[in-house]
Amino acid sequence: MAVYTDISEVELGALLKEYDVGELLSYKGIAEGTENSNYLLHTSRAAFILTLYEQRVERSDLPFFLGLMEHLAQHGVNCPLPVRRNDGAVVSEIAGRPAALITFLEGMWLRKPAPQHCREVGRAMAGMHLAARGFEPTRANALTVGDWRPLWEKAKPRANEVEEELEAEVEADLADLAQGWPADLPTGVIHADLFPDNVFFLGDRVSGIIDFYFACNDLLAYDIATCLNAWCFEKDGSYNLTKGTALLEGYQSVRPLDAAEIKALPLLARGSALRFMLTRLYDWLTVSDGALVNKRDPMEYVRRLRFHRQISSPSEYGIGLK
Ligand SMILES: Nc1ncnc2c1ncn2[C@@H]1O[C@H](COP(=O)(O)OP(=O)(O)O)[C@@H](O)[C@H]1O
Ligand SMILES: N[C@@H](CCOP(=O)(O)O)C(=O)O
Repeated sequence: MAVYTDISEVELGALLKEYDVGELLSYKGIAEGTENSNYLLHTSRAAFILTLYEQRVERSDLPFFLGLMEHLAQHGVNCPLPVRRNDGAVVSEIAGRPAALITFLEGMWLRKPAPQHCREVGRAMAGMHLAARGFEPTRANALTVGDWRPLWEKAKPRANEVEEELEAEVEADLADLAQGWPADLPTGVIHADLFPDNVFFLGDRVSGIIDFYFACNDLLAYDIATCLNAWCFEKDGSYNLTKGTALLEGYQSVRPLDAAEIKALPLLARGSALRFMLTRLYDWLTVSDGALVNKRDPMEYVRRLRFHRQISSPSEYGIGLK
């Protein structure tokens, strides 16, 4: 569930007086999501999402995330537009939490994406990368190569409870990635969590991208690597080359990759798999059931790591070297 903080009708009514959005007709908590509390609101004007930021989003990062959404929405990306208050601010406070009202996007996320959806998401991601050029604020990635070791040290003592020999496996990954991580690839603003649950579709078309709360400045190709992991593996852990090819073709139809980016893909995919494995492992081992985070299975990403370790060429992901 993802309603961690309850709000009353009285509190919400008072909050909405700070906005020019009409009268509150109804509201309900949304069960989906991981980190924040989300409410769906209907007013006499439209539908909105009210997000209450819980422990894992730094208040100081909100101007970056909300400013980015505003910039992208104004540059042709289908993403929520933060609604400004009557005093011009975008961040409010309710029930002791920072909060923002954002526009509601139509569409549904896909439980079983097919190759044509992977192509679409590749295209949408490249469009987002291009649209974010010109967004001036910056935010460093708080979960990149140098941050993995400290996270691992916290999870390591109990890692073998999840999988025998995991400790040794991850130590080898960390060493390889620290040594080989590319520094000179094209950078820009990336979404950094573009999983299927963050992309809405209407029919076969992307209707919206949500959840920009990991967005940051980093290697553009790292975002692609994250998508390959999140969209192109099957439930049994196998890589679907047709989906990977479609995703990479879709991306390149909007923003062609340069040779160095293509060459780096296997390492970036391995790094991205390690990043999600580590956050999942940490939560798996430390977060008690019923606490304020939805836990996800780290083993799904241990299996992806094993796949990436044995890759010898980017063509195995569905893209040829230039
Ligand atoms: N702008 C939006 N339009 C429609 N639904 C949304 C919007 N933002 C969030 N949601 C709904 O809320 C859920 C959780 O949102 P999300 O941002 O992914 O939360 P979290 O950051 O906690 O993972 C989504 O799966 C979706 O159902
Ligand atoms: N996508 C991450 C967890 C973050 O979840 P989200 O609901 O904020 O997208 C993972 O799968 O580990």
